[in-house]
This record gives sequence, structure tokens and C-alpha cells, in this order.
Amino acid sequence: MEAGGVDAVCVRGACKAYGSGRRVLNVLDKLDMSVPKGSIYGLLGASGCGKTTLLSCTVGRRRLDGGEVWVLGGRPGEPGSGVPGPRIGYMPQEVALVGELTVRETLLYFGWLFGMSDEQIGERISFLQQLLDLPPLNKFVKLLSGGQQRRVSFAAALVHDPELLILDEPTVGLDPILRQAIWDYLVTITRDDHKTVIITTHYIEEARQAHTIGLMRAGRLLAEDSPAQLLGRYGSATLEDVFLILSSNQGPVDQGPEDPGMVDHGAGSLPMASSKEALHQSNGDVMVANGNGHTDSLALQRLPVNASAATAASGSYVYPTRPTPPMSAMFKGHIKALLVKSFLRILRHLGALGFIFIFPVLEVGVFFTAIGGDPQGLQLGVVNDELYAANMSNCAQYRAQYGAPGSVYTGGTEDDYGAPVGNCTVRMLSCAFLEYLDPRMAYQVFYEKREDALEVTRKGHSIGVLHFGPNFTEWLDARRRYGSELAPEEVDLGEIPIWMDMSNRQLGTIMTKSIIDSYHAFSKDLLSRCHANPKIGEIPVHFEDPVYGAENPDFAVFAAPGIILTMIFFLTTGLTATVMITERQEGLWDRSLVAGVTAWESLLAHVVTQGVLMGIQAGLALIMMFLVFKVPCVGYMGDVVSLVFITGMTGMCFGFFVSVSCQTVTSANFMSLGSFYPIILLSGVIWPLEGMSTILRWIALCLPTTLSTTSLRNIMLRGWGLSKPEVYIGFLVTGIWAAVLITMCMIILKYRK
Ligand SMILES: Nc1ncnc2c1ncn2[C@@H]1O[C@H](COP(=O)(O)OP(=O)(O)OP(=O)(O)O)[C@@H](O)[C@H]1O
Repeated sequence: MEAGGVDAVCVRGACKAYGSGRRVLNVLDKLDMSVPKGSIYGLLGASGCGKTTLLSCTVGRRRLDGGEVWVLGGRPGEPGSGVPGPRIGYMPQEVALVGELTVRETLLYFGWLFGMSDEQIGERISFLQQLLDLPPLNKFVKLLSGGQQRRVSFAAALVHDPELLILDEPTVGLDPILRQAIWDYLVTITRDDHKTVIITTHYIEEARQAHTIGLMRAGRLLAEDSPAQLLGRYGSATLEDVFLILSSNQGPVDQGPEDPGMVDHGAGSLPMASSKEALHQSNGDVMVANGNGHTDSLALQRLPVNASAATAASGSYVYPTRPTPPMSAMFKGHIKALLVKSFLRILRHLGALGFIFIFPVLEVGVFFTAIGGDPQGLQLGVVNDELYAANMSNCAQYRAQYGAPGSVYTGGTEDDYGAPVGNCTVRMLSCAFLEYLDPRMAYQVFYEKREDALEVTRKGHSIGVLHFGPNFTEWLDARRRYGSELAPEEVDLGEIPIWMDMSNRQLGTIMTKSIIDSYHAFSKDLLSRCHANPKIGEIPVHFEDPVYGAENPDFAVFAAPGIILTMIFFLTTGLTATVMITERQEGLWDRSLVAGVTAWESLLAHVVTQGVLMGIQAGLALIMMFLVFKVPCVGYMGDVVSLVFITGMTGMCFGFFVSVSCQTVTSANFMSLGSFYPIILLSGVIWPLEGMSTILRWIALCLPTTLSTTSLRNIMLRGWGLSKPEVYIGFLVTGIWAAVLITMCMIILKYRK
């Protein structure tokens, strides 16, 4: 072994636990480890003993609860340490690659992350192709077998020829010849180039080729020495036997730290052996019971802390470094790699493409075709006693026989007020009125008895019933002629009682309004024909042209601003959260951070990618809304576009927040869905804020899309601009939300390790 007296990695008193309270799991328990520079260090141990945790603390992806780690002369994560960064090559246990990239693009991605030029990467690719027997370079990673993917993952860790290689089970699933080639290569680079390698493997015997073996169990190193020393000391033929002996003397692992069966680092000796059963229980997947049941007391096999390690740990030792590309070049490389990767990934993912391009068009299309139209095809019951008195069953029959119902002016004198007296004949006004009702909205079904018509409404088959009395025409006309001279019961005889089914508020209200509007039109026509002032028949209230909006406002136009904003907000949230959690679950996020990408750079690349995609989504949605469905906008279109864009960016920040708060896509979906309903219900999209209680209104005003919805409505329907507080407040609150969410993400990312 050519250690040169310097430790590339030095771990002292490392403690790490997962969970808290009664569920706490101590994974590293005052662990010491020394990895000499220019050597291969084989870290061996049963599944779940903490190897990956130790390695992730070494590369700076997790923070120790106690103790210290020194890597290449610095503390991981400290400025200037170069760790994480290009000095390390890290191959995690999971494949941690992008399925949508080809093998060549994958290696380019990692090469760019490490600040390499395309030529340098090309040379390394040719070399690695031979060394690792890589699959065809133009093949997509997702189409490779598990073993091929692992080889590409290994190549990605080697592409920049790092000083320190940290390999978490690199040889799993590879054929023995390739495994040997890899070990030969590791031996060569440690010997000739003075590189350092830490490798974990489940093939214990292949670790014989390492210079140092660390045997790990229950969060501690049972031994740390060269394979030859270990085999000699325990008189064993295999490392597996050595491990079995050491484990058997450490005892069961499920006991607390105070348990006498645990290793005592300070004393340097172990108590008498524990039972063989406990050994089997605790380490079933690695241990092979040899049946000899060692009971000797064994010294804890650890290398003494050498001088260089001690000085490194004290912080005074200056580790030899090699130049890394300047920060600006690294930044450019990182951003280039992250952007190319993100765009290629999305453009090659059919589902994502559909989500980006078809969803907004579909959603806006569905909204405007489904919402705001007048109901059609309703049934309206009619009981017309004056028609039956004339022995007819419906108005069509009357018209066929006598011509159009209504009023006809026959000339003559006028009274003092100018009203025609006796010279305007009226006939079958019930039918004249019924002809004013919109036949597309409701078709009329005639009944002889009111009870029968009501029964049909009670069964839910008709929207309501209109009843005309036997002398309706006479009494309605009498109102015109005699006005206040009529007795109240005589006035009633000229009235049309109506029974409505109001269980469906929208249908009932729209039908009611339609009947009233029809009556106004009928009355106006009736009076005009009789040369009377049509206003006499109207209520003495006149609505002039509205100050803002249309005379008959469409519900879809009212809801459109809120719908477009919440849609863009949640589409962006969903896409951002899904992409980020998927990357994290695949291990790509961690791997990129170990390569030196900072959380800020990663967020910046995501902001650019998601911003472009969100821009496309927002553009499509706005085109659908204004050009296809012709939603009116009297304000400045630039303000509309900016507000939609800012809301989308806030949705993206919420997506970041969801992704750092949730571990899985499923829990992210729950969180997004859980926030979707309160936001859409309270943002004034469905019901105006003025209709809510004061407390609820204040809560609603704090939500990210409420004030922006009001602002957008003010721009579109009132034509107000950014100078009005009612408009800029929406921009302001949405921007504040974005800032708060992104700050929370950075805090979570900083402290959750
Ligand atoms: N993020 C986490 N939260 C809670 N527990 C965890 C977490 N990561 C790992 N563990 C637990 O910590 C223990 C050690 O895990 P670790 O992955 O370090 O083991 P390992 O030795 O690498 O195992 P293997 O050889 O199977 O990869 C395991 O019991 C595991 O379940």
C-alpha cells in the first residue's frame, strides 16, 4: 500500500441518527475511519449497517449529528474545500441517471458539470467505452438493461478522472470478467496516479484487492486493516469468516448504546461472545455461520490515528490540491448541463409534452364551452284555462285557426293621457306572451289541470308551471285600460301565477329571469301596438348602459380571470413538483449536488426550464381565451400577460416548496390537491369575496391567486392599469408569495440533510 502518510478521508467520532424520539435509529455510532491517499478502501458490511449513510456524509450530502469528516484536506461543504465538486467522483447505489438521455448525452451532462470541454469529454468517453464495455452511445438510458445502466453510471463517476472515487456497490449485476477489469483499473489508478478509492461491495471476497478493508457493523467499524493482516490475525481463509468472527464477538446489534454487548471504542476490547442466534438474526444477508462459535475476547481492530489524520482533523494540515476550473466556467458548465438535461428530458417525454401543450388548450376549451351558456331543452308546464275555454288544447291550434294572438290597433280616440280608448283589440294574450318565451331554453307542454302539471315538476321533469286564468286576456287588458280603478282581486285575475323548481339555483334563476325579460318584451310590444307608451308596462327602474362590463354579463367572463390564473398556477405547481421529486427519487439531484452543483444553480435551471414551459402554457391558454373564445379585454394586454406570468412563476415556487416538503410524488399530489380546493374556492373565482364572512374574506385575500384574480378582472373588464392599487396589489401579493416560498425552500434545503 502506498498511502504516503496522508489520509484522503478521515472520519472521527461520526454519529448519525434518523428519526426522533422513540423511533430514533442510530446508524453511525462514534465511527472512526481513515482512508489513506492513493489506496483502495473496501467498506464492507451487512445491508443496512450504514455504509451509504457514511458515504453520503463523506460527499457532503448528509450532515453528521456528531463527529467530523475531512475529505481531501477540507470539510465537505465548506467554501474552498472542493467537496462537493469535481475532485470527487461519486457513484451512488441507485442508477441516478436520466432515462431520456442517450449514453453519450449522459456522459456529456456529467462532463459539463465537472467543467470539462467537449473535446476532453470525447476523449474520456472513448477510453471509458473500452474500459467498461459501454453500450452503444446513441442508445437511451431507459432502454438499457440494469447492468448496462450501472456501467454508464460508473462511467459518469469516472468521466472527469477525479482524485477521490466513492463507489457505492459499483459491481452489482456485472459479469465476473468486467468486475475484474474494473478492479484492475482501480488498482492501476491508485498505484500510478495516486488516486483514492472508497468502494462498498456485497461481494466480500472481491474486496481482497483493496489496500484497506473497513468491516462495518451496527454503525461502527469492527476492524480496519489490510486484507492480508485481517486474514492472518484471525487465521481465516476468507474475509467472510473474519467478518463472522468479529460480528459474533460484537454481539446482537438491536440493543441500546449502554448495552454491554456493544463495542467499546475507548477500551479497545470486546466482551465475551453473544449467541449464534442473535448473529443470524442481525446479519442474515451477509453472514454465513461457520458453526465454530467464537468466544474469544478480541481487540477492536482499528488503525491508530496517524499523524496526518490527526493534523487534518485539527484543521492545520494543508492537503495538496489540484487546480479546478474557475467558478465562472463551472457555473456556465453547470447551467448548460442542467438546462440541456431538463429540456431534453421533457421534450422526449410524451406524457410531459401532452401535459404542456394539450392541457392548457383542453382546459380553457372545456371551460368556455361548458360554462356560461344559457340552458336549453328544459320543459315548462303550461295550464291555459282561457285556451281550454275556447276548446283548444294549445296555442299553435289557436294561431292556425284565428291568426296571431296579441293586440291590434284599430284607430279611434285617445283619452286625456293619449291612451287609445276602445279601439285596440286584444286576443288570447296568454298565447301572445307564451310566444315571447325562448323556445330553445324551454319547450312548453300544455296540461288541462294545474295539479297534473305540478306533479310533473315535483317529479323533476319540468322546471316550472305557468297558469293562465280563464279570462286572463280581459283582465290583463283591464289593467291597461282602468288601472287603479280595478279592485285588488280583479288585478289578481290578470296575473300569471308561476311555480318554479328552484332546487337548481342556476337553472331556476336563469329561467325566472328569462320569463321576466320575456314579459317585458311582450308588454312593450302589446302597448306599442295599442299606441300606448310602452314604459307604462315596465317597473319604474331603468338601467342605463353599465359603467363597466356588458349589460347581460356572462358567468364565464366573470370566472375567466380566476380560472386562467389558478389553472396556470396549478399546472406549473404540478409539473415542477413532479419533475423535482422524480429527479430526487432517481438520485440525480443528489448526484448533481455532489458534482458541485449548488442548490441555487439547480433552482435557477429549473426556473428557466419551467419558466419557458409555463410561458408556452400561459400563451396557449391566453390565445384560446382571447382569440378563440373572444373573451373581452378592455385593459392593456401587456398587464394581463405579465400577471399571468407572475402567477405562473409563483405556482412554480409553490411546486418547489411541495417538492422539498414531500418525499414522494404521491404525497406531493396530495399536497397540491389539498391546496387546490381552498385556493379555488376562496379566490373569488366561483363566488365573490363580498359574499364571504369577514374572517374568511381576510383568509381568502392572503391566498396567492385571490388578489391577482381581482387585479386581472379589473384589467380585463374595467380597463384599469398598473397605476391603480386595485391592480398592482395583485402583482405585489403574488410576488411576495413567490419570494416567501422560495426562501422557505432554501431554508428547508439548507437544514434538511
Ligand atoms: N433517510 C432515511 N431516513 C430514515 N432511515 C434511513 C434513511 N436512510 C437510511 N435509513 C436507514 O438507515 C439504515 C442504514 O442505511 P444505509 O443505506 O446507510 O445502509 P447500507 O449499509 O448502505 O445498506 P445497503 O448495503 O443495503 O445499501 C437502514 O436501516 C436504513 O433503513
